[in-house]
Amino acid sequence: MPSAKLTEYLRDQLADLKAKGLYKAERRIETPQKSTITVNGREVINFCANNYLGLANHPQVVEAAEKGLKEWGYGLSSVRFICGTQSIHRQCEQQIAKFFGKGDSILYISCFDANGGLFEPLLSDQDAILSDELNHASIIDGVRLCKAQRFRYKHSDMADLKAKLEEAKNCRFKMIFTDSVFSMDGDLAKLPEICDLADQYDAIVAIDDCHGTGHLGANGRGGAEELGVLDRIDIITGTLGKTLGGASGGFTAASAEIVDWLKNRSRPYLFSNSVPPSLVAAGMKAIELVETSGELRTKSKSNTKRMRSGLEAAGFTIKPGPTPILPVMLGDAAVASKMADELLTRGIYVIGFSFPVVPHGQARIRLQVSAAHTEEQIDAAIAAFTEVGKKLGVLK
Ligand SMILES: CC(C)(COP(=O)(O)OP(=O)(O)OC[C@H]1O[C@@H](n2cnc3c(N)ncnc32)[C@H](O)[C@@H]1OP(=O)(O)O)[C@@H](O)C(=O)NCCC(=O)NCCS
Ligand SMILES: Cc1ncc(COP(=O)(O)O)c(C=O)c1O
Ligand SMILES: CC(=O)[C@H](N)C(=O)O
Repeated sequence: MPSAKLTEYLRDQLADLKAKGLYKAERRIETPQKSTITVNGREVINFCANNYLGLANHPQVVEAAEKGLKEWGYGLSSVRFICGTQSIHRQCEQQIAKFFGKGDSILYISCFDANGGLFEPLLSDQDAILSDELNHASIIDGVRLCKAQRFRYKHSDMADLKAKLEEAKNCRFKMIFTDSVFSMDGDLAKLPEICDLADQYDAIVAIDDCHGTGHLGANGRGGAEELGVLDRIDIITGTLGKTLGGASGGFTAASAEIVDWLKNRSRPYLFSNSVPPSLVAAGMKAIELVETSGELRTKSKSNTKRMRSGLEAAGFTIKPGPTPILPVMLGDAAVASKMADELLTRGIYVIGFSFPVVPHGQARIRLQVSAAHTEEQIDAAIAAFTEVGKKLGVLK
């Protein structure tokens, strides 16, 4: 069989991943997603979902999905431009546009697709993309599909961005693209400084707000609102798969002309099925909920503060940042994975992250604090981390 050689090769590669502690084994959850879940028949506290406000499986979101399913059906069997656009798709796009104060928005099956389909339609080899080195994989892949000149600037290093803008100054269009919240580090992009540089060099500013939308900003409008620059951002990509209900669906919000062009040229939109109406209906309800979720945002902040100060007092190194993403730095992939396993036996569900999700040698456990966690659950996590940290020699 011709495939035998490939199978043999992959067997070796997989064994190598396992030997290096880089193999990603999937645990199975036996309940719906929430702050406590059942794994291996045991209830554990969940600290690794992007469920920042606890809206995944919120009764009103589930009800909206059921209603959407009944009213609009299960699926369209079509891409949007053939016969896959229902009124509900346009209503949702207009709601997202209004939420961010942009001209229009376009829905995708995922934000991975929104990012994958953003660059190539808008930019050509006469243009430049300036991309933070720690941008998400979907941004990197989108950039790789585009013929524009690439300038990768050092993470949040404004002097380097300025130098790269100087190099790119003769390009027709220059687009600075950054995660608003860096998902593995929990820090915010320096958006006010980025916008100032963009003004100076006549560049477009585009952000991926997947880890900001819903829980950051006074009204949940994300990382840009948190930093007071929402009106200075030209393009926002985001997801319905994290704070906004937790299922799936992605979007790009921008001027009406950019959105119209993407609807005509963005390949993951043109050549992929429309988002199922139940997800659209649930996403719309989730946006409605976040607009009035000030208390949940306050709870998210106080829970995050409690977790960070407890772990730091115990001696853990946590990357600085104001978001509910707390990266507990461990360095070695095998230690991160062993620590996550030990924590699971103590009722704390977390995952060790290693390459290629984070750079080599920077393995970590990323804790994601939710407004749905209780103070007792946070204290239980701090106690378990301290016990396991001592056992594994991470803490003295
Ligand atoms: C960057 C990554 C692909 C590593 O690959 P690598 O082979 O070590 O890196 P390279 O420097 O060779 O870059 C690979 C390609 O990605 C491009 N690239 C890498 N980083 C980039 C960035 N920040 N922005 C734009 N393009 C980037 C390079 O230009 C190169 O493109 P090419 O194949 O067309 O030449 C990998 O680390 C990755 O996927 N990182 C993102 C992980 C992530 O998203 N983590 C968060 C998950 S929540
Ligand atoms: C920063 C960032 N961008 C994009 C994505 C992809 O979003 P989606 O799950 O909607 O494809 C993710 C993770 O899911 C992410 O963390
Ligand atoms: C691994 C991912 O890309 C994911 N979006 C996450 O941040 O959880």
